[in-house]
Amino acid sequence: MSPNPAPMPGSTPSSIIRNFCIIAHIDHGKSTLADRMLQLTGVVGEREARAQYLDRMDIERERGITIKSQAVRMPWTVKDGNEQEAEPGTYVLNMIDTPGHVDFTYEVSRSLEACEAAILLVDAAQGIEAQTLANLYLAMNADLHIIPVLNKIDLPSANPEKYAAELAGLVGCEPEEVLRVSAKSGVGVEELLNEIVKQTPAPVGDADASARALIFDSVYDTYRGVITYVRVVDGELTHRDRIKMMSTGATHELLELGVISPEQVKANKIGVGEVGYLITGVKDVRQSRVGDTITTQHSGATESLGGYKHPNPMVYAGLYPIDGDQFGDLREALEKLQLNDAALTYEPETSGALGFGFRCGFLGLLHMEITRDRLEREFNLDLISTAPNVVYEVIMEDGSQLEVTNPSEFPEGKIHEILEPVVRATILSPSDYIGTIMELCQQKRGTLLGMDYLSEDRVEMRYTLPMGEIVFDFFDQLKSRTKGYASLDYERKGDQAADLVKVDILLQGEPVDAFSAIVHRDSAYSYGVMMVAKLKELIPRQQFEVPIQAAIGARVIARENIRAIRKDVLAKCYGGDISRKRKLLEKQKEGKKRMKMVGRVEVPQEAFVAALATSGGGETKK
Ligand SMILES: Nc1nc2c(ncn2[C@@H]2O[C@H](COP(=O)(O)OP(=O)(O)OP(=O)(O)O)[C@@H](O)[C@H]2O)c(=O)[nH]1
Repeated sequence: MSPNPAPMPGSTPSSIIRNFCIIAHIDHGKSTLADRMLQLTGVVGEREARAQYLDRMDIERERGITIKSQAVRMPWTVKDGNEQEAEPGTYVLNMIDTPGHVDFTYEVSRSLEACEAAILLVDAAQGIEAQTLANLYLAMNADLHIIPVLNKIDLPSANPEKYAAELAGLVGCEPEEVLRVSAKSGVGVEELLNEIVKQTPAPVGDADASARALIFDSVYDTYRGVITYVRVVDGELTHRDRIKMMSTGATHELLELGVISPEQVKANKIGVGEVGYLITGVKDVRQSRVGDTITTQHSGATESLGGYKHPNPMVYAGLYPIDGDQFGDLREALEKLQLNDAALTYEPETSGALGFGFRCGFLGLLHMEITRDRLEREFNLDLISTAPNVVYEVIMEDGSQLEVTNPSEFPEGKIHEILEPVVRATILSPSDYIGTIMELCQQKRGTLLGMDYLSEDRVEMRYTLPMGEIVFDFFDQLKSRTKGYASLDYERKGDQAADLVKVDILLQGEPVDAFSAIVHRDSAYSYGVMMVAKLKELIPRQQFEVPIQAAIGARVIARENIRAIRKDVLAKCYGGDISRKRKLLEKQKEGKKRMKMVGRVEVPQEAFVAALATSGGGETKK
């Protein structure tokens, strides 16, 4: 515990405030380090230190990933040391936790804006990974001071000498300046806290100017409504102020404000450089958007802090309840999730094969998976999702333009050009796998932009790739080709024209909408052949022959036949006893309920589920 009283929110001079974040590749130990700091600063006692304090949602804890950022205020007293260290005294450290995954890049960039320094944390047994670089570039763009740190030095497999050199080369310092810690055992963490005080610039802002605060996170709480996390840049925010959201002009009363340490601590005001939370009673995070600037309604600022971006979904998929009766529940669940997720969009759609469901928009595949997981887990729903697709811009010959988020909207008429979204991908891998990675990227229509050796045996490869190819099974393939060693990061980089077609799958001449896909003309044939073969396996024989076809418009590109049978379930128990016969008939009736009719063809629901489960939409976990 610190010997000096901690400075009060609202009256903390900005000269003793240090705002920092920790950036790292997934699993390099960011949450563990954050927990250790909470403990060492006395914010969380030994006993209540439950693992990963900052990852609040259960699902985050289970998956071990950080989705929502949080900020914690920690007092830290620098004791009398030698002159190498910071000035003795008590400081206020605000640690802002950032989400680590590519889907949440925008949230990361907003959290970074709220800081003056970033701890670049690297696993001493693994070295720099793709997200280390991606986050470092974001931090450098935000003009943050970088503090390079190696973690997990307690591991027998740690190689701090090698990776300190790598890290020093990357950030431009001497290898000796790279701090070494074990977040797990706590070794080196006190020194790190002192270094944070010493190296992080104090926030600069105009205390007398109109208030301006940056929203870097907002979360929905069932009891209290939306809790908005802000960093005050100029002026101050006071309890009962009327505040204004600068992007929309909406005004709200400040019902409560304060700081987090580690739970909410109410305050009367928060001032320049401080980080805290606000409650206005709004019920939907979309009214308090990350990246927006807050000012006061009266004599408020006229210029916002800039950088506000509306979150646009990049990946779409249909979500359908397996049991049609759950449609209403699914709608309710989506409504609830949206309260806490400004980036999630949905609208109802119907599919001949899957019934009633919703077309949902996500920031990326991980965002999609997490949403689906939460729907199933927190709301007890059983869902099928269609293969994810990206957003295409279609320009018709008559000059009209249309945005396609669903294969079923793909136009029939004369198309002049189709634009597909492109990403700039960074892949880091041991150099042994260069060949196989290049082959994969080529298959996925990638263009190599450049390649650099980070050390003797590790390379960084930069590609542009169509985003539509990445949302299929790119990540899975990359992992399996490199035995899990490669890491990937990507960011949206404009659009390009592409020769894309819609492939329909037909059962007895009837298109099955859930299986239509927009693919590159070169992969249309293989997609068609794969789906047709798969459905042949999955759909039981009927009393008539069923052709399964894949077609581009009217042109059939693949075909299989399911041969006819006369299905007589009683044939097997000829002469058998009547109760057994009845049981079989009952079972058949039960089965029928789960059948969907496509034209005259009965398709068991399971066949759709199985076909969709493997027709793309690769896993995005680590
Ligand atoms: N041996 C050792 N293990 C560590 C250390 N720090 C973290 N770990 C372990 O590394 C794993 C990942 O740590 P986390 O703190 O969850 O990693 P993270 O970077 O927060 O991961 P995300 O939240 O997914 O970005 C956990 O199993 C930790 O116990 C350390 O200093 N030494």
